[in-house]
Amino acid sequence: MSKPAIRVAVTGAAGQIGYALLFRIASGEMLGKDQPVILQLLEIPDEKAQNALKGVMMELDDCAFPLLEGMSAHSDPKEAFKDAKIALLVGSRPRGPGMERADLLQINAKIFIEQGKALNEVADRDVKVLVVGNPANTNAYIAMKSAPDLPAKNFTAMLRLDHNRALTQLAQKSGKAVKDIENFAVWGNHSPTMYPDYRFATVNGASLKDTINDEEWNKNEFIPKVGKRGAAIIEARGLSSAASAANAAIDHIRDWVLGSNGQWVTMGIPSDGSYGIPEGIMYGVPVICENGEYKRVEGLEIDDTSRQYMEKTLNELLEERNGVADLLK
Ligand SMILES: NC(=O)C1=CN([C@@H]2O[C@H](COP(=O)(O)OP(=O)(O)OC[C@H]3O[C@@H](n4cnc5c(N)ncnc54)[C@H](O)[C@@H]3O)[C@@H](O)[C@H]2O)C=CC1
Ligand SMILES: O=C([O-])CC(=O)C(=O)O
Repeated sequence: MSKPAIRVAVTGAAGQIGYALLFRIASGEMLGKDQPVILQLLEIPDEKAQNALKGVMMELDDCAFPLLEGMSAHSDPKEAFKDAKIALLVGSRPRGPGMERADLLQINAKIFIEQGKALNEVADRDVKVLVVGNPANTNAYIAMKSAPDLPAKNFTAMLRLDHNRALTQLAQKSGKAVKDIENFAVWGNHSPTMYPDYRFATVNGASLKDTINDEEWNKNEFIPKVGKRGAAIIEARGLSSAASAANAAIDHIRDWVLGSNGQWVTMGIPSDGSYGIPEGIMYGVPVICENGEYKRVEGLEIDDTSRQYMEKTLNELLEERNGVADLLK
């Protein structure tokens, strides 16, 4: 007998990440090849966006995905999020010319307050929420704060793209395979201040740090390169990362739902106060996923240099939180 379908809500569904994401969800790459899905797609109430969304849905129809049991288009988050068990919040306002980060925060805060409230009202009580739209950590924090009846742990921000970007850099530098690298994570904000940390990583059981043995490279090449990778893609492509972002979203939810097989992965999750990160701040940390839950990797030693990196990215998150505090009162 086939499993009951899971309702998956996706916002910004007609955007470029949406276009790289929906087909993979419908083909079973996110929730499993035996798991039927119903897609509930949200776009802004604008004729062009709604028409584009219709076109994407026509293409989804044309794939005849056996696992796609239904789909619907919406402009009201309360309809799109109804009974959703998974919510991928991708849609947000990108930064325009001359726009300051603070302006972007304010505009997106309004979107994520409304969407948090809608999730609070109509989503499944166990909904797993992943915020992709930037600034992802603070948007996730805002949505979480706007949904007081849902468990805070259900809200997460995407740092998996940073994690995956870093893994490839590490594999290339060490001459090893991506699949053999374990116990790596990225700390903090999805922004250039993030701290990719391979002090604990192993490759085929040996220390990756010892294998690479190049602290100058770590400090002057690796950390800045991972932090600025999004900008480098924009520079090269003229558009921001879409396929790799969609891939990271699939990885994030798949591991959360189906487990990470004992492996560390990075998720932005509300802090419980460990590692000196104030409670509630949405901060990238290493987690292991099992039985549909993520568990923070505890007890890692933080040396002075790492502490400095972790404080820097934390301070940025605190500033972002302060920038939207008035709107959350
Ligand atoms: N966390 C991460 O690692 C990454 C995050 N991003 C972010 O993801 C977001 C989406 O990127 P793209 O798909 O490339 O952008 P896009 O501009 O191609 O698509 C965004 C879509 O969201 C829609 N949208 C805007 N406000 C909405 C709302 N309130 N409700 C529903 N839909 C809404 C727009 O109409 C548009 O179709 C951006 O904020 C981008 O910065 C991108 C790459 C990586
Ligand atoms: O940098 C951007 O605007 C898009 C993004 O978040 C990334 O590629 O990491």
